[in-house]
Amino acid sequence: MNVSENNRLNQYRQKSSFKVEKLYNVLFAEDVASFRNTIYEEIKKYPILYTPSSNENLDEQRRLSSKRLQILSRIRRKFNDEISSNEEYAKIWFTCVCNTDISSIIQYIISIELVPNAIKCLGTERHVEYYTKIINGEYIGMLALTEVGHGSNTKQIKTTATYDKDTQEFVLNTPNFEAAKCWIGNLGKIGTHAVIYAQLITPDGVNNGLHAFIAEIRNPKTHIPHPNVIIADMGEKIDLNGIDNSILILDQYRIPRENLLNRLHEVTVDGEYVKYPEIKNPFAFSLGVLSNGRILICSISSYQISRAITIAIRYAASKIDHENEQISLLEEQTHQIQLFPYLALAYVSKIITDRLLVVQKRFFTDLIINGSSNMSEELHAITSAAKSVLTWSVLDGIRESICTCGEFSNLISTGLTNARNVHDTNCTYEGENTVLLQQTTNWFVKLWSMKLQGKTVNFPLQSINYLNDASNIMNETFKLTDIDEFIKPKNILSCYQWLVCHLLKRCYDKQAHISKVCQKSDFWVKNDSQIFFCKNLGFAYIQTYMIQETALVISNIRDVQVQQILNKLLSLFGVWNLQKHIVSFYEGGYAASPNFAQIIEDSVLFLCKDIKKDAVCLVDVIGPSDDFIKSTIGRSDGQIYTNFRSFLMQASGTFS
Ligand SMILES: Cc1cc2nc3c(=O)[nH]c(=O)nc-3n(C[C@H](O)[C@H](O)[C@H](O)COP(=O)(O)OP(=O)(O)OC[C@H]3O[C@@H](n4cnc5c(N)ncnc54)[C@H](O)[C@@H]3O)c2cc1C
Repeated sequence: MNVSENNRLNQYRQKSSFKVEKLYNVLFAEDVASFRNTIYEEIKKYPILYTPSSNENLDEQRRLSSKRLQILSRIRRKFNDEISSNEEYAKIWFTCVCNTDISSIIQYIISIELVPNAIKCLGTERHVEYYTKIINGEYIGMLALTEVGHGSNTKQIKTTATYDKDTQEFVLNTPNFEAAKCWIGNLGKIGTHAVIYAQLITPDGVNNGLHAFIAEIRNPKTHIPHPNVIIADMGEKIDLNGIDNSILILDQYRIPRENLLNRLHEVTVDGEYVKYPEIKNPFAFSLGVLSNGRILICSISSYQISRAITIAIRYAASKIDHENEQISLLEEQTHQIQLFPYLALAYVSKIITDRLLVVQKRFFTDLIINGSSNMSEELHAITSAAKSVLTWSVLDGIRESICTCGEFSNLISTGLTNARNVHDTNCTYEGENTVLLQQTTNWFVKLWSMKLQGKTVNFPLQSINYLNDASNIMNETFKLTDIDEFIKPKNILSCYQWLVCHLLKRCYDKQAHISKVCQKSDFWVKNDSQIFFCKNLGFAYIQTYMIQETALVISNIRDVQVQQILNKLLSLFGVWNLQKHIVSFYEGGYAASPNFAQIIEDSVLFLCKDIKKDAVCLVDVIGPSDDFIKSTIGRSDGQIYTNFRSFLMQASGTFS
């Protein structure tokens, strides 16, 4: 049977307004292009890293995932000097890793990024051996914070670490099932060393609060759990089954005193608890552990939306409209509105997460070398909001991509439905989204109070410094009538800055009202001002930051065509999200006539239509290459039916 298809993707490619290689080099670190290519070639040597699993049982999925983790560790080790010494190399390394199997990426992040990071941030020279052996892949790391009954509410954690001065050991104990460590990645089958968070109790009976310890829970040679350590596998999940998430029960399990990660405090041999006064901001060190994970989740999410949107746009461009054989589904306005705002999200999120990866590395270096960093508060606000808003938006984008692919999206081989399943948990781990967003908005409300006292708001990453000009910003009203003018990023940014100032004042006033007039406690003040107030503010703040930072990156690009297309995507990202805040603009008096709503709608439609001719080339740049796309309908040749047919022909069981 001969199935021949027109290559509609090439027809679109010929109309593109920019050169694919130029945009690719802007986005994927031209400066380190040879390193990028080396890593890609290295990954390609191991098809097991990126070949999708099919129908394996749970045990086999776990085995494959741990094998992939070993290979990733080996490659990481091979390029350790470059990755450790240079932010750009580190960034491009992680970009390449994102193309491999998602379970092993998460296992990699836990063992080789988060755990060594926690040891470096919270530990001292006495923990260097653990750090080195985990980075080298000799030990496999785990992070054990969550308990069965205590997830976001970490203050309630009940695992105890009681110091026994007779033996100079900490006795780790799980007092009841609610206190069992839970969801711990790498624990079920492979993990050897866990950073365990527990309440530290000194011999005087005082509970000194939550502290981190490094504990060997399995023999690294035999992989048999040590006595008094009970591990219970949590079983099959909706996806990510390569990760062996498990429960950990510690039954009076003893570890040496030296295993307390003691950068910020110490327990002496005699059992005295000592805080180090020279550490001015211990919070910054805890943040150092958390922010890295959040940014890596943003980075994975950015990759997930790039992949989903690539599949959906190639499918839409390749498939003919049912009413007119001459045109593709991509010509449909409904398709454009479902897909192009998420294409814009893919680009903006790539630019912003790459930037945050670099900022995070600088923050970390500041912290380790200088013992403090002036970025900590602001970076916490940015990463908490970015992780929440980005992962939620990506979830929406994957869902829209699924919808536009019709019946095909039901098949695992198209790689979309499973993209949604694997992405779902990004909204939960490394900080549950709702709770994280609250942390950002709590900080803001304090800033407004600073402003009212006439203090200057001055933060190094400049994410909110425009608050100093809030009085003028809030007096602005909408006056533009011309779309070309309106969609310029600087004008969109003005709308957002007005929005943040307005929502912040509104939140502050609302909370003051609940507190003073309704006489409610702090809990209810916070609780009763979330919906329509704090939550909207969190979204507006991070969207503003994303636009501001992306505009800055674009302004430094020399190629005019690349600059133009990126500006269009940024404008679409901006106006599309503005639409969701429209009520606030009228409610706050920024807009008075229907013109504002109208110009937003017109701009969205105008930009979608304009971006259409470039959409295929845009996904050629941002999407994974054919080696890594893992989709029968998402390949760059646009031969959706031919590829589907050959998949069927090769799949085991097709004709059984
Ligand atoms: C696949 C997977 C892997 C994981 N890996 C690890 C790991 O390796 N190590 C580890 O320690 N943990 C891990 N976790 C646990 C993860 O970090 C927690 O699930 C997360 O912190 C949320 O905790 P929870 O599930 O108890 O939910 P909860 O915190 O109980 O939240 C449940 C719901 O209540 C809401 N809620 C809670 N508190 C508030 C509040 N104050 N205000 C408003 N709403 C609130 C939340 O928004 C959410 O909707 C993993 C989880 C998953 C799913």
